[in-house]
Amino acid sequence: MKPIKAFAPAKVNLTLHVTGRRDDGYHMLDSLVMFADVGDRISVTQSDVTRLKVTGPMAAGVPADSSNLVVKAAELMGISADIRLKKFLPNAAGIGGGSSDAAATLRALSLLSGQPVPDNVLSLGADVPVCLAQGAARMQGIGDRVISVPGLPMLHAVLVNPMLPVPTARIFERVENHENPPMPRGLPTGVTAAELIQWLATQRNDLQEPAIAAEPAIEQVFRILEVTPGCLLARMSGSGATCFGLYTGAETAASAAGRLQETYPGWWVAATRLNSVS
Ligand SMILES: C[C@@](CO)(OP(=O)(O)O)[C@H](O)COP(=O)(O)OP(=O)(O)OC[C@H]1O[C@@H](n2ccc(N)nc2=O)[C@H](O)[C@@H]1O
Ligand SMILES: Nc1ncnc2c1ncn2[C@@H]1O[C@H](COP(=O)(O)OP(=O)(O)O)[C@@H](O)[C@H]1O
Repeated sequence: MKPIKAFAPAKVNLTLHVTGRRDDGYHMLDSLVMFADVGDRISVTQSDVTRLKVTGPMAAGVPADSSNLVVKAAELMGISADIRLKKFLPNAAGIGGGSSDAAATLRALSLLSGQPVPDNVLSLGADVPVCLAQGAARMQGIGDRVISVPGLPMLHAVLVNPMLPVPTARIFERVENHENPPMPRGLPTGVTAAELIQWLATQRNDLQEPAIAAEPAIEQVFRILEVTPGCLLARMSGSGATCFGLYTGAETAASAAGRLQETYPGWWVAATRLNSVS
């Protein structure tokens, strides 16, 4: 039988406002999310038992057992499958690699079986609902409320990770101020890329400060990125350590990525487009 293939793009939190904390410890968020054109690749084939093979340049450190979110996604759908996962995204990096893999697996298994994607995907992780949406979206609640944001321009970005895995829970634990303002009710749609970036500069990632306190190397990445020619805004994505730079165009982004990779060969660097639709 022919395998069903799916792409699992990197998720980028252009903003990430922490607006509260629930009694169970989970944080309330307000985040504008877009997806990159770099990501992991999944393929699934029907099988009597679930098997997983993880390959690719970023496979090191990714579990290949039942703790992998792609296996959990198959379990959630009650389907056994032979799953191949090719990792191109660094893991524990704030760009939702595992969540995006899970969402891609759910989509692929739905195509394979004809079964709909289940409603309760939040049990796989707070980032899975937004990764299922895949287009530009506003994510609220603990990640369970996803509102599609049409009309955003495509953005040229560079993603940089110093190959320092950062466990998400560790960063949320360090947040001192839980009651921060959300983004404005209306987001700027129908604007140019430069106008969107200007607006983004007035917003925040409330996890950036606690992440830098936990891993000071993140500040170094951020400072290096923000002074590259053509960079209009630099910020951390998710709980880190990946930082993104937004650029004036494809050429400045590609040139910054090339220079950074040359200067820091141990870092993961990717020039990419953030797309408003999948
Ligand atoms: C911070 C974000 C922003 O998009 O991204 P990443 O940095 O993981 O990419 C997400 O909210 C992460 O989503 P995800 O990585 O799926 O989180 P989960 O596995 O559900 O939770 C990991 C841990 O993070 C904390 N957590 C997560 C989400 C949330 N709204 N509040 C929290 O406090 C909890 O301590 C939880 O045990
Ligand atoms: N398919 C997967 N890819 C990467 N990590 C995974 C996967 N499934 C489970 N994990 C586990 O999830 C943790 C968080 O990984 P990831 O989703 O890449 O990071 P983040 O939540 O920071 O975006 C990893 O440390 C790893 O142990």
